[in-house]
Amino acid sequence: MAALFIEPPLLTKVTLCIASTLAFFLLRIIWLAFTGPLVSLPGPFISKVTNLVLKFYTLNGFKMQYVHALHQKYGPIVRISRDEVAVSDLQTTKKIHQIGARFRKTEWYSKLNTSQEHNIFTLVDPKAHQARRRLLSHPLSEKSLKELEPVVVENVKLAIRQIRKQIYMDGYVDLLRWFFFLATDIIGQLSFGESFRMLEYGKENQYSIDLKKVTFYNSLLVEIPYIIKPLSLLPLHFIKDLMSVGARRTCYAQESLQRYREYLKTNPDTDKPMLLSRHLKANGAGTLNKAEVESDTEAYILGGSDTTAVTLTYLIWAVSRHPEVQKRVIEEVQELPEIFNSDDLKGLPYMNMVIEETLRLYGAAPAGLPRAVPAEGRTLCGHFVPGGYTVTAHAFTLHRDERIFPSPEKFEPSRWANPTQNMKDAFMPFGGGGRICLGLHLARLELRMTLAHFYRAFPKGVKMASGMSDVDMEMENYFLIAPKAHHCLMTEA
Ligand code: HEM
Repeated sequence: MAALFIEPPLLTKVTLCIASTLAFFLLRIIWLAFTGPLVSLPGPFISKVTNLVLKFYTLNGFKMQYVHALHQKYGPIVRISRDEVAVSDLQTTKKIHQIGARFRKTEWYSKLNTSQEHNIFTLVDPKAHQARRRLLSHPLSEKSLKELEPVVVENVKLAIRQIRKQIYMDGYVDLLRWFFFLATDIIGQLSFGESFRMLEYGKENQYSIDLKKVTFYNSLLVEIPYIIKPLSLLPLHFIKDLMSVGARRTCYAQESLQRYREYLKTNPDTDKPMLLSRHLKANGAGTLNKAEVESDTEAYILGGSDTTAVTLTYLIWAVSRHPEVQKRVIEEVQELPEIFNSDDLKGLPYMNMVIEETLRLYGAAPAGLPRAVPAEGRTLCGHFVPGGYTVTAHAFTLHRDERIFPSPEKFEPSRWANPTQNMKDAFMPFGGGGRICLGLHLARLELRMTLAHFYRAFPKGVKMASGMSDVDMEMENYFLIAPKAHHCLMTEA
């Protein structure tokens, strides 16, 4: 009788094992695809079963374009992964980003923090954020900008001199590089009390080299920590660098702020324009502690460098591609008095329309701003989404809604001559509600000032240098956008 039980050969055992594993995964896919509260949402089948496809696009710098394509196929609400929903319709976006909306930032932001304390950007708790924002707002308000204006003007003038010199010497200039120097020197000076002096020396320092890596490195750390963290145990240069960038930046902030504190001891009445001077001078109730100051200066540098540099670069490039627009801007800025200030620039109608149109199509942060649906859930675009799920509205898609912006892909500054209410409501290059960009007035000042000085220095305008093409300016997207060639080579027209 014992002979009746025949031991299956090894090959059969392996086959059985593979078949049962496959059956398990198949059942899991079926289970995931047909159950759960988001099951009825429009979207590709793959979003129901895995987050991996979204991660793939995120890590390759195409998340924004992927989501945009999904909206075009599936409509204003799309399930883009197991637990994330994207919306593109104006009313829903307003609902999420208006003041007092209870859609708080998701834990995704907390994971970006590399300092001891959370900063204004990474704070998720609404009460803690509100309190911090109250402490930080004043020096960046439109009213206080007058005090910062000399720093902006001085740096803009230096940048334009260097750009002219470079064109004279080499025949072309990389605008992205110089605008990065410009924006980073300005925000460095306003945050640390001393400039990085990249404009002056014409080269980067370790801090700015690190700064350029931050958005990509953050994507890796946030999207695939389970791969990056174990790899950090291996002696791989790239991973070591990735893991140490945050610490190096914090160390730089600590040292710079310490130098400023020393300087304050001998110059207690200094009127250097500084964004956090109140908190550096007094360390007591109603001010930020040392770690918070360090962390917020880092947020300022990160928030105020690439964002402004990229927007400025796209601005000049887009204008150069439209000779009639370039001609009108040049005519307008040529009429400014010899010495002009920010108030004069606010009064230039066409230049300001050009800025709005650039922010619509090429604002530096048009990707989704993830928010958590409030605990009791919400009906979004006619679909109930339970509390805790992530919902993102992409300015990239909203700014290209043809019902709001006819011929949306066209760079058409004059559409802003008489904007409709929907255009104003849909325009969110600086985010919205209680989390709207804290530096937006400073950013606008930098954009106006640079544009005015730039076109006064180049009265014939500029054009793309040979070897440069529009393809180089296609957008890559790691939270912020950047030209995929990582340069923008221009020359005098
Ligand atoms: C054209 C330039 C800029 C663009 C397009 C831009 C865009 C944005 C956007 C879209 C947000 C919202 C992010 C979110 O909700 O997740 C934001 C937040 C922020 N930005 Fe900007 N920004 C620019 C310049 C600046 C500058 C110059 C500073 C310098 C201080 C700055 C500092 C900040 C800070 C601190 C926050 C966080 C605000 C908060 O959560 O309360 N930004 N920015």
